[in-house]
Amino acid sequence: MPVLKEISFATGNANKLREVVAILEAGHPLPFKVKAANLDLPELQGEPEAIAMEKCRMAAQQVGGAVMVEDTSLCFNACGGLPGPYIKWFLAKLGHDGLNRMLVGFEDKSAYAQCVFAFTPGPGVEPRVFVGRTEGRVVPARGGGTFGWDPIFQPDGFDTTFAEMDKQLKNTISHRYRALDQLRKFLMAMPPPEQDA
Ligand SMILES: O=c1nc[nH]c2c1ncn2[C@H]1C[C@H](O)[C@@H](COP(=O)(O)OP(=O)(O)OP(=O)(O)O)O1
Ligand SMILES: [Mg+2]
Repeated sequence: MPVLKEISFATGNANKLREVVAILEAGHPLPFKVKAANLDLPELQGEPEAIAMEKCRMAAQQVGGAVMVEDTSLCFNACGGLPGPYIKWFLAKLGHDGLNRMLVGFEDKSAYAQCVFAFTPGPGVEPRVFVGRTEGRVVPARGGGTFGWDPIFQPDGFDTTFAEMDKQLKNTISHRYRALDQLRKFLMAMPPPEQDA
């Protein structure tokens, strides 16, 4: 089996890619070269870990090599974790204001952002998953609306939303950073790539 040299990060979301690159460049590199693969992967349903694994299998088939993918959820505690992995559609249909209105009938505005990375060294190999979470709460939108639900998520311990926060700071406390950190630890334990002759 060829030794792993490169991993494709398969996503259709430019903001995710930007954050992953920034996290890796901020001194948290993966032990392998990461290459972007802009794939339009289907929005699967089910439990977040299962979604990430299936997404990873499909991406590996398309890329024909080692891939990592991630799937992001925003989970409202008052709603039993929903919208969860369906946040993409809830955000598209309801917007920031509608997401806040979902919680009007509940005292509890707490929520968590969850990112599940899945990695496989190639098609046919069972993906491994790595979960990162950041706890916080849903607030009326504040800050530039550059990335998804960032303006309505305020992480615990901060008085700014993700959108108001310095990007570098978000990348040290985010669900994405925490999941990627788990993946890094796993990859670090894999054999290093062979030197080119
Ligand atoms: O840190 C984040 N801050 C704010 N919003 C975010 C974040 N991370 C994902 N999001 C949004 C994008 C999408 O509306 C939904 C996740 O859906 P999700 O399927 O994982 O993303 P996607 O379809 O845009 O890209 P991909 O091609 O990697 O599946 O939450
Ligand atoms: Mg998606």
